[in-house]
Amino acid sequence: MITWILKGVSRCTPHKVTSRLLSTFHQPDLKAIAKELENFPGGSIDLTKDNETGIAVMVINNPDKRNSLSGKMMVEMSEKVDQLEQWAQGKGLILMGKDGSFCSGGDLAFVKKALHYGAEMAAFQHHTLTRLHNLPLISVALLQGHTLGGGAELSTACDFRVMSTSGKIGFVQVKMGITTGWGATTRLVSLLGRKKALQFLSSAKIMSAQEAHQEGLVDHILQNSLSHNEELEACKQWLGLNYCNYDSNLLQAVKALIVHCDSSKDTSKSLKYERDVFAQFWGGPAQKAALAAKIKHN
Ligand SMILES: CC[C@H](C(=O)O)C(=O)SCCNC(=O)CCNC(=O)[C@H](O)C(C)(C)COP(=O)(O)OP(=O)(O)OC[C@H]1O[C@@H](n2cnc3c(N)ncnc32)[C@H](O)[C@@H]1OP(=O)(O)O
Repeated sequence: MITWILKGVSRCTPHKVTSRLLSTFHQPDLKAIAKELENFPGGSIDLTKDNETGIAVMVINNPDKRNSLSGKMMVEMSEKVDQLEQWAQGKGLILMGKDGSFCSGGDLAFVKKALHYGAEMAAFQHHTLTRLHNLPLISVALLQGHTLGGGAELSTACDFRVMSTSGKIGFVQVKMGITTGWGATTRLVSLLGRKKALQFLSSAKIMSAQEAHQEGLVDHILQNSLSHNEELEACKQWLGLNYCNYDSNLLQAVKALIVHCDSSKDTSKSLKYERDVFAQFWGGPAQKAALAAKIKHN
């Protein structure tokens, strides 16, 4: 399938690809994009912060649609990241989905109505997820149930991934006729290297928790037969014990260390290129055919 994508690109003359690529290199007007995205309703992003433990929980809340992201939810996620950037007592963040599923990517009802809006949506998501990734706290994605497409991309914006034994994760974008739109190619190469990134992205393989852990994508598998809430508590314990177990008077020093670890690698150029490649495929014939096929990534 990845060959198809490459052929698709090579079919356009270099000039056409370059000029179209450059056309989306402009600085996006994020406020205007947010206004447009808010026209696509559904679901919510809910944030609770515990000043005692310094651990916040951000919930992707659209369970009837396997926590897929609507335009409105993309804006709410950005607003919650704003709040976390200002949270002085923050030590850690758990990103999870409602009712035992993480996230099944973009809300397909939104996707079908936003085929003209790929470059702008990608620019908005890159901005949010880069800020989430660079928060001065340790973030963990709690992967329960399905983590697919954009959902898998969200998980790579966190420092670590903790998965329930029955969870499944897959970067299924190429099966949908597109490349990654929320920055995962850049982050996977940085996280696991080019070979693993290419393997996950070109195969669109749906990995079990064991496989994802073996590949180094998942950092910890929760014990079996826990309820959804018990898995959240176990994840809080894992995060607290391993990364938030220090006195608050050390908080500023730890935050400075985290920020330095994040800034040591400038990924802005790669993200710009990723956004513009994505814009070449978004709304194209392959994506339209995949959407019409109503593919289930079980
Ligand atoms: C830039 C990111 C990129 C993009 O936005 O294009 C992507 O994220 S590409 C990937 C897009 N996501 C998908 O293609 C997922 C499609 N859904 C599935 O594969 C399955 O629903 C699955 C595996 C997530 C869950 O399967 P299961 O059998 O457990 O449940 P159902 O299929 O019955 O789903 C329950 C209910 O949820 C609706 N649903 C699931 N995923 C989405 C979604 N992404 N957008 C909108 N709605 C979704 C599904 O339609 C069912 O609703 P119902 O009203 O009962 O039909």
